[in-house]
Amino acid sequence: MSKKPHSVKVPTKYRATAKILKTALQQQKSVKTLIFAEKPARARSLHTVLKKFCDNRVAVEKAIEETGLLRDNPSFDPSLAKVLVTELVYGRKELNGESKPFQTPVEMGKKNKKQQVDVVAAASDDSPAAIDPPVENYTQEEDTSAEVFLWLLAYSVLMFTLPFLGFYGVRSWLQESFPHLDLFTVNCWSVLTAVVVVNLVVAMYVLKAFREKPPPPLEPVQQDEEEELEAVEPKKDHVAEALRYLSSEDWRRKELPADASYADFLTAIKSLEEDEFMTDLHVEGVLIFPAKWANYWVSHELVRSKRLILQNKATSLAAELLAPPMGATVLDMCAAPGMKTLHLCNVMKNKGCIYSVELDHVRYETLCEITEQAGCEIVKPILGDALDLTSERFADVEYILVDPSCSGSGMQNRMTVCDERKDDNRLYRLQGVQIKMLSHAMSAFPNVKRIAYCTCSLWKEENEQVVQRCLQLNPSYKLLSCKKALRNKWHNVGDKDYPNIGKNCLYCLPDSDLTDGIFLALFEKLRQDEID
Ligand SMILES: C[S@@+](CC[C@H](N)C(=O)[O-])C[C@H]1O[C@@H](n2cnc3c(N)ncnc32)[C@H](O)[C@@H]1O
Repeated sequence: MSKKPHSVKVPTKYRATAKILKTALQQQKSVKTLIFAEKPARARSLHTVLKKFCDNRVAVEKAIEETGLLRDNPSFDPSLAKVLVTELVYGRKELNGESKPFQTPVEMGKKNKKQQVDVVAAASDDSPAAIDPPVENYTQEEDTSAEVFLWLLAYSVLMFTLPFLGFYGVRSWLQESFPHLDLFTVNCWSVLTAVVVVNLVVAMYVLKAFREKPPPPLEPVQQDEEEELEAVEPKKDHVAEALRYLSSEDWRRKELPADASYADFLTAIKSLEEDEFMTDLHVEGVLIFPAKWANYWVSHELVRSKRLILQNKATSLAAELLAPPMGATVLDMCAAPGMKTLHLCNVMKNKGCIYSVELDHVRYETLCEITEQAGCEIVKPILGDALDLTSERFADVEYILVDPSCSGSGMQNRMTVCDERKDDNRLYRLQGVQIKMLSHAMSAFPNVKRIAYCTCSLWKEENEQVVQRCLQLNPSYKLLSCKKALRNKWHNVGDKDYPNIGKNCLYCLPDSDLTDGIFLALFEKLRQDEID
């Protein structure tokens, strides 16, 4: 026997979300604090709907009231109703299931479809707390009809003017080409041709414009979220905006005294409470969260929409050390997927030019997508081999980032780090390519000022040895001290067995720096008097 619809249970996810909402509303507790008490995997799914409810609370409650959802179904749990209506209007926009609580708002929604949209729109106007988008985001019907009207207007204007012009054009052409035709025939042909051709052209343009028009955003965009945590906008106050957003989500900022050492900073990170975050000691705009929230941020809407960029702190040090000023011309020789390009763009406040080169076709597509989504206007992606770039085409390059393919032995997500079995043959091959790449950067472009070289490897073969060889091959460059560039607030440098090299290079080590394992070296072109 099949189950009666009302005996089918609502999925756990919605029941758990409704329970949190109920507690938050009854006990006046912060939704976020309650979510923190949940396991991270569950917290993520709870957060999405609850966040949408918090953002659109007035509209959701008004929709429930005006559709009579609770009045007509007195046994309906009000918190569950809020959660389900939020999902239906602002979330997945569907509730697939046979349980009664699912069916009820869906049926109500069908009955009141137009009304529901109006209610949402009206509510977003008068709520000072809600940071809803303009009404147009929801009222797609109005939006479309206004556009149709404008297009028709343009169409009518064109239909009156173009045939006249077309008529005279075609008539003079006919008269010149077929002088034996009488005036009546010429006029008839001219009218017909002009009207048909103009009709066709205008209709094609109108169709094309409609086809190309992107669908309006379905998700509300909050004002507070428009800046990224790691913003690529040239605005000065992007970090302040991000901090305001985090505060609205009940995150607490842990601050350090101005004279805090690097050791103090690391100790503070290790003792971060679960709802605390910190600003980074070295890189402006980088915010640090407890590792347990990694999965939470990965699926966060701000991260998915690239308004907030998630990256390991070590990754952002390369652009920070290279430090191209606003307006500079930069070459990122091995760019995909584009994380360092994004940070370069951030350092340059989206002003200047970044040539981002990638050899692999698929990875190049990712690079284009990521940089476009993040709003990096100054990036010029190039599909090709960086070793083929010539001084003629790239004479204007002043700063270069070289982040070539490497063994990846420093990546945290590997089960082993340096006790990974060493594959000498592979390292030898990689070293050859790395030396070629860095040497090309040092020799092919006449106006280069600084070059940053980095790998996510902890093997000397890919690091100190590459630096040593390239300095021998290119004596017009010197190494700068990475540690000094970080105001000496750093611990791990390169191997001292490489004189004048090790101490100037920098390692980020997972155990002591709490980052991925990364190697960095910074080169500067010698001035003429230094060469002499
Ligand atoms: C370590 S990854 C770069 C990561 C990137 N910088 C980032 O931060 O997202 C190295 C990249 O260099 C690309 N690559 C390797 N050889 C190349 C070449 N000769 N020219 C251009 N790109 C190359 C690889 O396909 C790979 O995507």
